[in-house]
Amino acid sequence: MGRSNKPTPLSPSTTGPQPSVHSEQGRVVARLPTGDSVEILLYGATVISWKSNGKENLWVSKAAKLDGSKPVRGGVPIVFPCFGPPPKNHATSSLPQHGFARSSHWEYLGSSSSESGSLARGGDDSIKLDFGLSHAQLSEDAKKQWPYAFGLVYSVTLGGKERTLQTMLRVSNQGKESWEFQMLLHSYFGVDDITRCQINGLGSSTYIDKVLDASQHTQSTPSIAITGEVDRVYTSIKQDTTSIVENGKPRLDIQRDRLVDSVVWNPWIEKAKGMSDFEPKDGYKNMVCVEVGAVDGWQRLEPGETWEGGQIVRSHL
Ligand SMILES: O=P(O)(O)OC[C@H]1O[C@@H](O)[C@H](O)[C@@H](O)[C@@H]1O
Repeated sequence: MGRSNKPTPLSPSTTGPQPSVHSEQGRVVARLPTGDSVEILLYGATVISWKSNGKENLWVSKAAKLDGSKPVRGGVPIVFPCFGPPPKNHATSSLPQHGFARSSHWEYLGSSSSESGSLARGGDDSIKLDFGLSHAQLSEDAKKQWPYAFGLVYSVTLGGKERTLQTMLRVSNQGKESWEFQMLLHSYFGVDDITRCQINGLGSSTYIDKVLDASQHTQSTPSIAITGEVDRVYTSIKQDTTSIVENGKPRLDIQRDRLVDSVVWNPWIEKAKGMSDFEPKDGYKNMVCVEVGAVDGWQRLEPGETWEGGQIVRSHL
């Protein structure tokens, strides 16, 4: 006997063109009726393109490896379960810099789209893509280096009305012992000219300056100009949004969701020269990394516990 309260299948909206999703050759591409799009590589679940209004918001090196042989130099690589070189005498100490998430093959779990109707009628079409990674999917090396039962679900939502990209990471402990992790969404944002940009929203925060022997400082000015190599880890930030402003106009607003740390990174001339996958060599002029995360100390998860954090980025392109 059929259930009388059986849910009816979601019917496609009759208001016009619908968001589309296309998945092939290790990539998933989603497109909204506005033309805005997002492209994710299953390798690392790395967002490698996010277009608003026909223009690219992210920076990807021309020499980036997209064949799974190396983490992608650009886009939004996921840093997990350790940030930077792991400390000695920690459970992550055998892992490579920034952990294994950015160099693992993730599974595409599917998509869901909003039901709020077309943009023309005031709705906000959006499409969410989910990706998963668990211990069983890791390489044999990574399994040995970090032998914990974990589950990651990474949700990438492309929003039409506000021209947003939301990227959220859910971490769960599926094992019988507790473990610790750090995470960071290592976004490389594209700009026309870094010398005309300011980074706002970090005023009064304390940061570790990796360029100055990891010394601690307080951000005394409300805006940061990038005029040389920058590698700073801002912690316990009070403002929830960091903005990239170019030529005095807002370009991107990066809103943290349940995260209070952010790294600001630009390798500038010498460091860019030293990276074989960084091209063109003067590409540092066209990018800045603003990376939201939980990297100050460690997040501990007990068996059965789940943690979530991420960002909503709004493009003004
Ligand atoms: O070259 P990788 O491993 O992708 O790291 C790039 C940069 O990532 C940043 O998050 C770090 O703060 C930098 O110190 C590091 O150089």
